[in-house]
Parts: sequence; C-alpha cells; structure tokens
Amino acid sequence: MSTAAAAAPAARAVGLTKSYGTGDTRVVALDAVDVEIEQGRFTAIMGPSGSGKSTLMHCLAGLDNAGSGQVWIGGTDLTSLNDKQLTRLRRDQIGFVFQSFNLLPTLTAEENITLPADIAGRRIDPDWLKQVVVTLGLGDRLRHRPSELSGGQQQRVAVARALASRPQIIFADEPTGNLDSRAGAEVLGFLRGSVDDLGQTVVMVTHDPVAASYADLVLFLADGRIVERLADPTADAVLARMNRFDGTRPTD
Ligand SMILES: Nc1ncnc2c1ncn2[C@@H]1O[C@H](COP(=O)(O)OP(=O)(O)OP(=O)(O)O)[C@@H](O)[C@H]1O
Repeated sequence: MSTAAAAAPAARAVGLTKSYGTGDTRVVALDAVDVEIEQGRFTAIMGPSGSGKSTLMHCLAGLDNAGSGQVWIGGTDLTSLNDKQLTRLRRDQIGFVFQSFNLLPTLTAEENITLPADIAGRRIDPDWLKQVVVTLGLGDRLRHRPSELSGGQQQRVAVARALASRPQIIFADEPTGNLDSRAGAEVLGFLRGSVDDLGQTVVMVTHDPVAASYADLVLFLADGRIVERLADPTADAVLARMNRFDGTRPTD
C-alpha cells in the first residue's frame, strides 16, 4: 500500500447537506458537514436529540442519500454509485452493529457471524475469523443460539458478524443502548479491541458519555453541524460538553 493510500480516510464527507420536508416544515438535518474518519481509529458521534447524528451516520454508510455534497467510503464517491453498486459496497466494505442485535434466532452464533458472507457467496478467511472470535471472547459460545446467550454476548456476536468480512469501516448505532452497564462495558471493550488489536475503523453513535470515552475522538453535533472535536475523551469531559448544550444553542 502506498503512503498516500495508507493515509486516506476510511470515510469522508464534504459539504454534506441533508434536509427533510419543504417550505415551513423543512428541517435541515445536516448543514454543510465536512468530516474525515481516520483509518484504524474509534470515533464517537454525540449531540443532543435531533442534532443529526443518525442522519450523518446513515449518509456516511450509504443507507441514506446525501441531499448535496459528497461522501466517500475509502476512495469511492458514494454519490457516483447507482443503487446496485451502493448495495454491493455496503455489503463488501461496511459492517453494521445496531442497538437491537438483529441476529437470526434459528441460527447458531457461528452461523449468524458467517451469514452475510454465506449469502454473498464469499469465503471468510478462517484465520481472521478465529482471531475475531478470540478477540470477542466467543470461542465457547459458537454453537449457542441467540436465546441461549446474554444480551452482551448477542451483541458481541453482532460485532463479530460486522468484523467477519474485514470491512473498511464499522458503523455502530447505539450498540450498548439495550445492555446493562456491565455488558455494555464489555462490548465497548471488545469494540476498542477490534480497533487496537485488529486495526479496524469504528464509528459509533451514542448518547452515553461513558461509551464515548472508549473512543479516540468524539465529534459533537448540534443543529446539523459539527461544533466540536474532543480527542482522547474522558467521560467527565464528554459530559461537561454535553451539559453545555442544555438550554442553550451553541454559537460556534
Ligand atoms: N425521515 C425524516 N423525515 C423528516 N425529518 C427527519 C427524518 N429523519 C430525521 N429527521 C429530522 O432531522 C433532524 C435530525 O434527525 P436525526 O435522527 O439525525 O437526529 P439524532 O441526533 O440522531 O437524534 P436522536 O438522538 O434523537 O436519535 C431532526 O430534526 C429530525 O426530526
């Protein structure tokens, strides 16, 4: 890989604008957002309710169209792709983890992990799969069905499923929203491990300052704009920043 390629961001948006509705009911969900998601880093997206977090994540992940502006995943400009190409890119280059684990109840943990690759007719590198399973502490759970696993274990299976195809980037939408704090901490530790030990790139939307403190960088959104970036965040620093949103609209 050339130096330039190694330094290329995993995802990037330039002038990303997205609005819903028209006339009096028009809402600008994203207002000319410029952002780069660095490779091999864990980025959290935070901000008050309605600030545009989900819209940003959906546009970056090719789940929603940018109204205007451009979005890249690696070197690919999403706005240049048709629906079929976009579907393929999502399948091959993006991993998703949702708040509700979205596992198939009739399949074992291992079958859930390999399902997307099986459907795509792609082979998962067995050494990589083994590493993912070990990193996520799932070695002795692979034959269990979701109903035989705790919430935290189910979410770890979902993280392993996202990692299995070695995607360019993983998007996690409130991944600990349905977990108690102990299970949440475990899942966050494994997401952190997937960045540190496996070199993955993770972007996570969260409302929880403790969850955000696992990230390398927190992007704060307000009114559809990125208003602050906080590197090496502590939960206290994130909470202090979030509290500044209460009752006042940020001016920056
Ligand atoms: N499909 C839609 N139709 C109309 N308005 C929408 C739609 N999706 C989002 N919006 C509006 O766009 C703005 C940003 O919404 P978004 O869901 O991205 O915010 P969020 O920060 O993720 O909020 P939350 O923390 O409550 O999930 C909000 O004002 C929301 O009401």
